[in-house]
Amino acid sequence: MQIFWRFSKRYLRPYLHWYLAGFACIFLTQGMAVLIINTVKNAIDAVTLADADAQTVVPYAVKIALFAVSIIVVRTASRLLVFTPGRLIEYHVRNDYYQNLLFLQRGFFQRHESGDLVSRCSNDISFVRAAYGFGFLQIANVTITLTLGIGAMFAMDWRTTLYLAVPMILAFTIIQVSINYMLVYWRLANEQVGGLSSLCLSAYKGVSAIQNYHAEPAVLDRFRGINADYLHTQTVVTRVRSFIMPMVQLVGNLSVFIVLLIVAPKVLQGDLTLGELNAFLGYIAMIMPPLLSLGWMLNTFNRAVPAMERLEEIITAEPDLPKTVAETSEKPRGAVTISARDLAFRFPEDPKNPEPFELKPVSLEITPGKVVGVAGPLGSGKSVFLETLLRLNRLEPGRVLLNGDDGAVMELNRFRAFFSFAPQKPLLFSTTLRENLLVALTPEDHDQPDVEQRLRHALAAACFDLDPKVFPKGLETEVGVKGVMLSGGQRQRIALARALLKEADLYVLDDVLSAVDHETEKKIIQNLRRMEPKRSFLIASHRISAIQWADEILVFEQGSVVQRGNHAQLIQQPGFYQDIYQYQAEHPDE
Ligand SMILES: Nc1ncnc2c1ncn2[C@@H]1O[C@H](COP(=O)(O)OP(=O)(O)OP(=O)(O)O)[C@@H](O)[C@H]1O
Repeated sequence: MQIFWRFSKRYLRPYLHWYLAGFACIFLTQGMAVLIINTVKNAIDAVTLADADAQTVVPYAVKIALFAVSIIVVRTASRLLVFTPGRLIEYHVRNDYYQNLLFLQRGFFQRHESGDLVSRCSNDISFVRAAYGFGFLQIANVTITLTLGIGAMFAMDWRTTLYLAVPMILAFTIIQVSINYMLVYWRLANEQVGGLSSLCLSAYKGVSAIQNYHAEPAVLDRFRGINADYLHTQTVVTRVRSFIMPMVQLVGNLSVFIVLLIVAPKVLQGDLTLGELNAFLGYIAMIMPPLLSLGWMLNTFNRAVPAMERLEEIITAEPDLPKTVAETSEKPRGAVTISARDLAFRFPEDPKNPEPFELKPVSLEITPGKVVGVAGPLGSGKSVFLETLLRLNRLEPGRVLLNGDDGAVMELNRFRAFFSFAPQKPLLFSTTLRENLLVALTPEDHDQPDVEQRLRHALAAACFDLDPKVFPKGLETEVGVKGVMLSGGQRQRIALARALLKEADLYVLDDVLSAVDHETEKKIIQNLRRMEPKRSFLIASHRISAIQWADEILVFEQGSVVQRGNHAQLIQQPGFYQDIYQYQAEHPDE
């Protein structure tokens, strides 16, 4: 329950006055419902008197009509006043959830399935909204209605009211037991839906692998298995639900039966009036629905509590490093020297990976305009080195200095403003070419008159030809889901153009030319060298041609720098660089 208080303290507090006003309206609504029952009672008692005529009931009828119309107003107001903050809380929770996700480091996403993160943002948030909207409305409704209804019955005849407690407790018990039973199946159903979603997601991501290996029957079998289990679970839930409603109706009728059995003789004896008998029936009709909804209401909170725990885990997850919530990122200060001092990193150990990869200490000085190349065999740690320098992995204090300032303790936005990164596997958004490029610019830059020219320059530097025959819509061309409508080389060049578009002190390019042909690669390298003002680059590549122009080249093997120097020096030294250079010189087309 502590989670409920923490959540409420954070999100409900600003709306407390909405809820109080809403509860007041519920009080008025149920108060008027009691008054209507009371008026009907008085009307019946009045018409049973000897001097009654057709006019006797008119003032009562007018009174009832006035109450009925007023109830429309206050009931509507009560729902608006309680449901609206429920929606507003949902809005804030979703924003906080998404904002924190954007600041979390890679390790976090490796620990959480994407399907699970999506389900928290949709399913779990809707449970929280239900608790703060419907749940709170019901708490107030049940409490007020039961207090007023039972109180009024008690005032009329406390003994009969005590008899009525029997069916009421019976109704509540039936519902509670059924809900507890269903809760097990609801949880199971949630897990099964999660399993089905994960299978759908993996089929979506890996449909070509499934088709290549003719794995459809096996995948289909698994899906059908879980789907059949889900059907069974839902069938049980449906059966229990179908049983509850008639049972509850029976209990309602039992209450009427008890009233008639006990109150009718009292009417005959003159201890109670006919109006009072009718009022009893009215109060039963009034309190039965909220009483029966008590179980559902408790269930709303039962479902919201674990949902809150799952949401809180993300909302309060600390990034590996201090995060920033600055609205705009600071511009780099220009002429920045970026130094790595014994930069090292080790992936966290876990049972599946007891000996994780380790990047051994690397030191490097990148002065303005310097070009650094990174070479090494597959899996030697080139990307891990770049990503650690970029603080995508945990960065220890004092390991990356920006003009002497410690990058590890700097606000993340400010730190990231020094760098522009084109990763090995570029991600394109499922939108237009223009939107994909504009991501690299600040919102203020989007409205500058030279924005079009900047986009075209970046595309030209990356040798991306916006040929109207291929792209009749130019920059407005939709690239499809994650850029699927572009070739691998085109995707890489869009990602490169995007990286070049950003104003940064160091451009970090991780094997971004692997899918372009040699001629294009040569042109791109020439473009990079000619860029004005002169830029600093850190380029990892399997191709010597992409890094041989660098001022300094680091050669990695098994996480360590085993050779360093410029191209002329390295081709003289026996080792990986010389071998790969000779191989690529002999096989220029590979
Ligand atoms: N998220 C991760 N968790 C654990 N280990 C990882 C993770 N990412 C990479 N590694 C390990 O780090 C090693 C180095 O990977 P890295 O991507 O840096 O190699 P690389 O030199 O860039 O290779 P390539 O040339 O194939 O891109 C890999 O062999 C892998 O075992």
